[in-house]
Amino acid sequence: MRAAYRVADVRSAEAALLATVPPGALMARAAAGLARRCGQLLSERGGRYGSRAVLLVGPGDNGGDALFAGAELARQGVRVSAVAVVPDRIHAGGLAALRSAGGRLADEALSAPCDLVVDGIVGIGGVGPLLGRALALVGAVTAVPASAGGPVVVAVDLPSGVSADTGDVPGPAVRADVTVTFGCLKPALVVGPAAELAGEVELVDIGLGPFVRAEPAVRVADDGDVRSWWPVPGPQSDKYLRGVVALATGSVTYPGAAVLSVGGAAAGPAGLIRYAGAAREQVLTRHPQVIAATRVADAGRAQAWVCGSGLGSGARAIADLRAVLATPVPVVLDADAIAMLVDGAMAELLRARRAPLVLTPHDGEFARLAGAPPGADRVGAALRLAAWTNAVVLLKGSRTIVASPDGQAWANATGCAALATAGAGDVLAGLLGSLLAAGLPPVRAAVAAAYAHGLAGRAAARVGAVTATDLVTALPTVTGSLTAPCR
Ligand SMILES: NC(=O)C1=CN([C@@H]2O[C@H](COP(=O)(O)OP(=O)(O)OC[C@H]3O[C@@H](n4cnc5c(N)ncnc54)[C@H](O)[C@@H]3O)[C@@H](O)[C@H]2O)[C@@H](O)CC1
Repeated sequence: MRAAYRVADVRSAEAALLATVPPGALMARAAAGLARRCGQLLSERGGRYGSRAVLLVGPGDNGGDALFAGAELARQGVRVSAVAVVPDRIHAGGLAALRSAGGRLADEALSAPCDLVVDGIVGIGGVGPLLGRALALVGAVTAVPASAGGPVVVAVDLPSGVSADTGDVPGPAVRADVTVTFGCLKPALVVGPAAELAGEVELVDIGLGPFVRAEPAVRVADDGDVRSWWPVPGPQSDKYLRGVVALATGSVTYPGAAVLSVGGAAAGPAGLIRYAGAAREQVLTRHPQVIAATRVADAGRAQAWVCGSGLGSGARAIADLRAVLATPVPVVLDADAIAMLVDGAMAELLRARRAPLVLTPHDGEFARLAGAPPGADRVGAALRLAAWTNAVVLLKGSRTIVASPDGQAWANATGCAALATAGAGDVLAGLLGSLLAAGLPPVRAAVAAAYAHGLAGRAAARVGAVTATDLVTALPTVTGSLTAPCR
């Protein structure tokens, strides 16, 4: 598990650490890590000696990091020039170090071709959209991407122009190929549109770890976490002990949603799948192992329910949703089931529920339920909805967020653009239901489902254009690999 911390918590930890080390030691550690990575990138692009680097140097310590790293690169034979965002406010020690190593202060950014741009405009001290010369410099950096022969762009701590705590990008911002961050991750490196601008993130250890006392703002699961959580059948398992998942999904209008959600469930760990709905025939044709009924009341017992994908909102859908909510087992509400919560008619049933509830909205469904779109702070918005509904909220997006009523937030790192395809959410809901039925607690089930679903998207995208059916095809290999013993 990786953890990202809010700026205020990073600052407190840094203050505590600073009291234990000589002045300048932290910046020296940060700059050494930054110079190491920049040097590697230059070596990969043809060598350090004689290559050209431009430092964009803001008025704070972020600029100081860039200058000290630039000094180290200059000592290795790189021709380094620095451009100050505010010429009369530049880190004096950093500038002296750069000059004594042979680097120079320049007036113009990128007046000649260069191999490396180091973005030290702002780091965790950035507030709001970039202003003044900082804004003009960002335009110059983003003109030619590294993939098109432009310089490789390395952001110091964070890409300039992003909101560190929320991952929002309120205006023009640097698009980095690599971000070298110090001490710990910040939310902007793992959530929201900012995470897409960070490129590859390298975390440099500056000794901060033991001084971070706060709870993480956002957690990110890795392969090891998901493997360790994924339910694995034992020698005593039978189909019931492995868990029974039931789905009330699809309709006469949208039978495909039923087929896809059952496909998602079939890739999960549950031992038996029940289906209740109007797409019974279609489900049985594609998934003959399913025990199918037409109504929830006739479906039989389950350890978890999935309700809503393609269900519609007529009288039959309302009755089925009521029946699902009345069960004493964990429930996933997706798509139309979320829409049916909006008018408050289900409020009584929701209040009476004791078993876990997981909501899986996309932004539109979130807006209808919460009264406003998630906005700039997606983690905060998901946490508020989770607290208000007393449900785990899985807010879909390129970095899907899972938020719990007790204030825990996770961001999924495996997502990809290929998942933005019709029916992908139905597959996810089915898989999530299967994990719940197998006994995984709801936060872990939601995090693990998003993780596997993202990997399936990536696997399918390697073959070609991705449909939700391709996700169903790709999932068993992914979930199989997650149940294999760790190497
Ligand atoms: N505090 C520490 O112990 C360490 C800090 N380090 C570095 O220090 C950085 C934080 O330094 P600072 O607190 O000095 O802050 P920054 O250097 O991130 O930025 C602060 C400066 O940027 C300007 N600024 C803020 N928002 C702006 C905007 N929207 N447009 C234009 N200018 C803007 C402000 O006027 C201020 O002078 C970290 O991100 C990291 O790079 C590292 O050296 C490691 C140790």
